[in-house]
Amino acid sequence: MLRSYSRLFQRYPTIFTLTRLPTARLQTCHFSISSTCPTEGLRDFGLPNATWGPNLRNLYDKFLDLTNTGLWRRIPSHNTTVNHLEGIGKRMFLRNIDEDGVGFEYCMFYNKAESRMVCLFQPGPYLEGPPGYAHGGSIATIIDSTAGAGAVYTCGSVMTANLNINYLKPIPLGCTLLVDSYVEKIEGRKVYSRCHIQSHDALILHTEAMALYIKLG
Ligand SMILES: CCCCCCCCCCCCCCCC(=O)SCCNC(=O)CCNC(=O)[C@H](O)C(C)(C)COP(=O)(O)OP(=O)(O)OC[C@H]1O[C@@H](n2cnc3c(N)ncnc32)[C@H](O)[C@@H]1OP(=O)(O)O
Repeated sequence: MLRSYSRLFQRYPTIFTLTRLPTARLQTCHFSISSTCPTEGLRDFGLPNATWGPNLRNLYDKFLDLTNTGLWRRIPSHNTTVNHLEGIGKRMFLRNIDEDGVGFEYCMFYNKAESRMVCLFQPGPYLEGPPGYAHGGSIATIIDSTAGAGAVYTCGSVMTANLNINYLKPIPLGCTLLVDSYVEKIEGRKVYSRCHIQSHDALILHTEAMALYIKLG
């Protein structure tokens, strides 16, 4: 075990560096929107695939229609960022399983006027926590990623400082969910976002959350 950590350390020394990174070092494409990010040629995972159920497909079509109003835009989703294109095999956490449909199956849409990011999410079988239901950590991940992306699209580079979640009703694997977030207020560098997860038909409120992001730079 020790030997494998040592090999990992040689390969990825920064993972094991516990000292605090200077803020400037964090201002990378990971958490910012930049037209200089070379995403050409990368697969867009936010597009429908054969594992999408009818409810996810219907919600997707509904939001895609909304993009025609000019108020909403679809957010492309890749499994890597510009910083990850250096050939050492890093992956975006939510896109780290090659098989479609078994992990985080999702796409996002952003409404600038409302500082609102929604994520259409179908949790796959590899996200299991309690038998048949999504693990709470996977729910936290999709919340942070949705509200975090909303904060980034609204304010630029941010990092998550605090995330509070109320898990109200368990989330069955394979269902379709609407993860809905918006930036509630901005105070200096502090960006407060709210997020909730509801069933695709809005009948069940599964989760409520509040997140604090800190603007970098
Ligand atoms: C084509 C390319 C695509 C691009 C793609 C775009 C999409 C991209 C989507 C990304 C979506 C990412 C979603 C995942 C996002 C993570 O997973 S981030 C990873 C998890 N978070 C971390 O690791 C953060 C660790 N913490 C830190 O690095 C530092 O504590 C922070 C958060 C940067 C803040 O440090 P700092 O800059 O030194 O700020 P500091 O002066 O301490 O605090 C600033 C203010 O915030 C307050 N504050 C700080 N922390 C806290 C706290 N925990 N609670 C309350 N108040 C706090 C302070 O009191 C202070 O308040 P004021 O005095 O101004 O009133």
